[in-house]
Amino acid sequence: MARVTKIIDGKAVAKQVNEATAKQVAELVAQGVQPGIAVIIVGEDPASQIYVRNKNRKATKLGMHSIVRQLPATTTQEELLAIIAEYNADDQIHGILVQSPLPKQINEPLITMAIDPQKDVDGFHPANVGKLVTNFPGHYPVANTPRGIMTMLKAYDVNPAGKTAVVIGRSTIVGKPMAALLTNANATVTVAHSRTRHLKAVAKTADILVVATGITHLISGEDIKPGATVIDVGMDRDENGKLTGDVDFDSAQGIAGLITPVPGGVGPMTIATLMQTTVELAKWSDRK
Ligand SMILES: Nc1nc2c(c(=O)[nH]1)N[C@@H](CN(C=O)c1ccc(C(=O)N[C@@H](CCC(=O)O)C(=O)O)cc1)CN2
Repeated sequence: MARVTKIIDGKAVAKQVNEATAKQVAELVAQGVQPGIAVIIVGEDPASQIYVRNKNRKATKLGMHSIVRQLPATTTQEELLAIIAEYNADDQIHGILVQSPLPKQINEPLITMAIDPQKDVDGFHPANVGKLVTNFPGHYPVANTPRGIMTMLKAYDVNPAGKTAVVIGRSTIVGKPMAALLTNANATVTVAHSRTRHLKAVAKTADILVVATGITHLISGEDIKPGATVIDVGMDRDENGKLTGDVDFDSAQGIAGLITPVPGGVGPMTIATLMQTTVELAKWSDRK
């Protein structure tokens, strides 16, 4: 009998996360603390403009203080550093995010390093990445896309413990923190990338397969282990300009056990988790 592939509804899980966040915001506001987020965007990249607008709308809707700082594409490293210093010192701001990608004249790692680790709502600062990788006890922010994926796995009763996980992609935003989170959750994790030999055979060993490469339909049904959970982080455009993923969703049907769609899978979770992290930073802040 053919397997029925269940679709992971990222929008529905994001809605639950947002409802919980709204309650926490209300509680904090009643205590005199309004969680605040500052999003800095450099340049006019159309996709980034949409993501930043959506972050601002969501933060405002959930009752947070939200600032968007739009800067010209010609902004210098020094100008951007000065703006980050401003928000580092602003007690109304608990989370600072610099939208990626940045123009070429900006040194992205230096910008990440300039954000106060306690306000690093993206979880990209080496101090926070180090804590994640060492599974350090206590509170610290973790990159929102992989953290959102862990929330989705839990919502669908997928426990990584003892499972074989393959993460394709080794970016700071997704691949590396994803591998750390899965390792911390006791999965056996392989990180594959563009130089991995026999990539598709490696993918087929996965009980949990996370694909974050930006290569349209890199993975198809024949590369998926029957019954596997497939998480598609891709946000690609097909030949007709339609949004699609790194996984060929149609050919995965009847093979994967669970799969995230694009759109409506990982994407909505990224923003919901960002809001969740902002509230946590406000709670943990010693400068309430
Ligand atoms: N500083 C950061 N920059 C970037 C991050 C990040 O986490 N921190 N992630 C991505 C972009 N991103 C958020 O910033 C993001 C991308 C996509 C979505 C989303 O909801 N996608 C929808 C589809 C949207 C569409 O139709 O185009 C979906 O998948 O359903 C949210 C956030 C890079 N930069």
